[in-house]
Amino acid sequence: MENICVGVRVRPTVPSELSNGAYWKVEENRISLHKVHGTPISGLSYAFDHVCDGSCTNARAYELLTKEIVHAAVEGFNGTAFAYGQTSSGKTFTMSGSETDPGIIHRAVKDVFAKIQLISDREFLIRVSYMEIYNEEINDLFAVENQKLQIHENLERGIFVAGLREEIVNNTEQVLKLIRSGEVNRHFGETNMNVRSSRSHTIFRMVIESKAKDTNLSGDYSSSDAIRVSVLNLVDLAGSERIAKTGASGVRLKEGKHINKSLMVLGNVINKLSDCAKQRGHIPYRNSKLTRILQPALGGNAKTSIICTIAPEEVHIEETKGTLQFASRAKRITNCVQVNEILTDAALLKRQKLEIEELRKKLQGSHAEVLEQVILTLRNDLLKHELEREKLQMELEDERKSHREHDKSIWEQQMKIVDLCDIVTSSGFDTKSGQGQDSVTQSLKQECNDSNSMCHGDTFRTPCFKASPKAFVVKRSSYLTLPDYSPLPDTFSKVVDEDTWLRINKGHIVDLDSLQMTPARKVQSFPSSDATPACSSGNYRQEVQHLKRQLLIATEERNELEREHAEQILLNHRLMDDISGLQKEAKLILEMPKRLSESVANCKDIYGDVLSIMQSFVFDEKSTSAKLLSSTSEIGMCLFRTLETHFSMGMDDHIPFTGNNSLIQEQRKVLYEKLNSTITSLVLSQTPTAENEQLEAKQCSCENKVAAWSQLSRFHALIMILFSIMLLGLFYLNFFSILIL
Ligand SMILES: Nc1ncnc2c1ncn2[C@@H]1O[C@H](COP(=O)(O)OP(=O)(O)OP(=O)(O)O)[C@@H](O)[C@H]1O
Repeated sequence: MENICVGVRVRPTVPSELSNGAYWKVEENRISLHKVHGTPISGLSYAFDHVCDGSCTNARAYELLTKEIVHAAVEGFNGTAFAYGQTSSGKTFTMSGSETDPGIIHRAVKDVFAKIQLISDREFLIRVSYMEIYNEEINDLFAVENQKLQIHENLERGIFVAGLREEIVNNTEQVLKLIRSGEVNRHFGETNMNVRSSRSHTIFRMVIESKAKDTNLSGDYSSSDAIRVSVLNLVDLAGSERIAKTGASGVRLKEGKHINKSLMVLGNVINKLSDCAKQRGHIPYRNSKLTRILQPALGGNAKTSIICTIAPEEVHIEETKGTLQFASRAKRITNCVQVNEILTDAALLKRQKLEIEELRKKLQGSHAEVLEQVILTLRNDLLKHELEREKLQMELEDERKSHREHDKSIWEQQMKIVDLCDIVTSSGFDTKSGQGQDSVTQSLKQECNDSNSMCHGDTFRTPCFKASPKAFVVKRSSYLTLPDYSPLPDTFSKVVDEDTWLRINKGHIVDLDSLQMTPARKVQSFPSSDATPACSSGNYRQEVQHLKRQLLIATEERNELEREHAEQILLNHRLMDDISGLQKEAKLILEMPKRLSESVANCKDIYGDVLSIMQSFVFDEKSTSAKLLSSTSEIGMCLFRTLETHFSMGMDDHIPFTGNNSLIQEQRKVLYEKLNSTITSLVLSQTPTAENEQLEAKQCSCENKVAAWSQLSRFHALIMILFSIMLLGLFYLNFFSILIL
């Protein structure tokens, strides 16, 4: 952002207008109203970028207020310099100057060409135009016929006056000549205040185009490929006037109204622009042609300089105050300035190529990113599944552990039952054999002593069964019914069921089936009341029943646990399958880039083969070559389409990749078949056709005929020679015979 440059230029005082009241005092960049005695009047002191007193020349005014903008315009920045002030304050004098002291326009033109001469690495094209806004109508000062021109705006040119003549110029003299011719068409009029008062606003415009002289050989885009276009506006405004002072009437009055109105709009625009951005609101550029044309210079993309001219006379104090207030407000306006570059077609092409390249890189990068993302996701999934599997394995282990504990407790229960049965049986025999309860108790005690029981303090401790391969098995395990076994032979003291047998023998199995074939005897019921003491036998039986019930429950629990165990194993297997599937997919994904590059290489090979075939056939026959060429390019296109499809499917679908591979294989197969058929057709086209054979036969027959004719002609020649010899012989014979005669 850049502030508008605002300067004040005080016209020399007209001698007849000297006053004794107040005067404007200029000190450096400040102007203030003072009383005659030199006392400053408070509130009427203004500071600007530059303040020029009456002694200031146009040369100095140009140096201070316009030169910088002109130089910037040559470098590609838009620039506008305009003179603003009341009528007869010296605007036209500042802009156009006099013979002895040329004005800003003259100096700017001269400076532009001088500056261009110094820039050796760029070539310039300068166009000039000159227009006036008279009674709110735009007229072309270079072409009188161009009147009432319209203002247009587009993206390419910005705001412009349609139909305005633009002259291409090469030097200062040419421009000054054109300006002089334009001045002739300008509207001036005499008023009470100015004998040659401008009745219109004039805008002299220079369009400066430049381009770097060096061509860029590297092929890369650079700013040197662009064309810079800048517009320099040098504006001489008509002065605001008070009708009472100017004494305008008729045409002058009308002109004065238009002038004042457009200057008022300019003042409004400046006021709005000088407000802070929040309060600014709508800027009424379109309310006058002047503000519309100067729009870029006012808060837009241009370096702007406003030269406010003032008449120092006391009679014009109010107008001067108004001008200075206008200048103060304009001082607050900021413009956004930048070099105007237009790209040529070549530069545009280069820039677009670079952009495409960048986009392509980004796209490839994104593809790789997508692939990486997929792989990462799959790896995460895999990890998650493995963690889950480990968790399940741990749970399974716990289950197994509890299962083993249950098994153990069941086994203990079984042991207890067996032990009890044993004791009961023993007690029955003991009763029969005359031993009483004491013997049973003793036997139990003995068992307890022998046992390595885990149930401490329990009367019925689990007996410790040691592995005894000689033990007698009488019944397969069945806990639901009463043991059905043969009476024990005297030689065996222990009876166990099959399961207990297996456990105590650590899995060693004798031929149980053969043992089962031991002839069973009828079950002998044990006399309970008479043979055995009622109390002890009854208790034992109750205990046995109780234990059996417990055993039943434990068995059910065990079955339940076994089922759960089986389910867990099944689940585990499924999980293992899932994991192995995921691992396979991950492996495939990891192999994918390699496969893709292989596919590309294969396709390139095929394309190379096709090309070599084409080259081998290219010298044979033109038509054949053309056919092959078309087939080859078709195949090539198919191959690349396949590749494209492959890539797009690979990238869009992500998974399954295996499907895409098979698709490529199929497409490749089709292409191979197509290639084979093309080659076959080409080979066939080389083999002699029936037509060719006929032609060859005809050729042979012709050749035979020619040979026959040549033989015949040789025979005729021989006959002719013989005939000639005969005739000669006859002639000589006659000749000699005549001589003889
Ligand atoms: N700085 C100056 N030095 C000498 N003469 C000046 C200066 N400024 C203005 N004048 C003279 O004052 C008179 C009026 O000046 P000029 O025509 O430039 O005023 P203006 O502001 O353009 O008026 P208008 O708005 O009516 O066109 C002219 O005769 C001009 O020569």
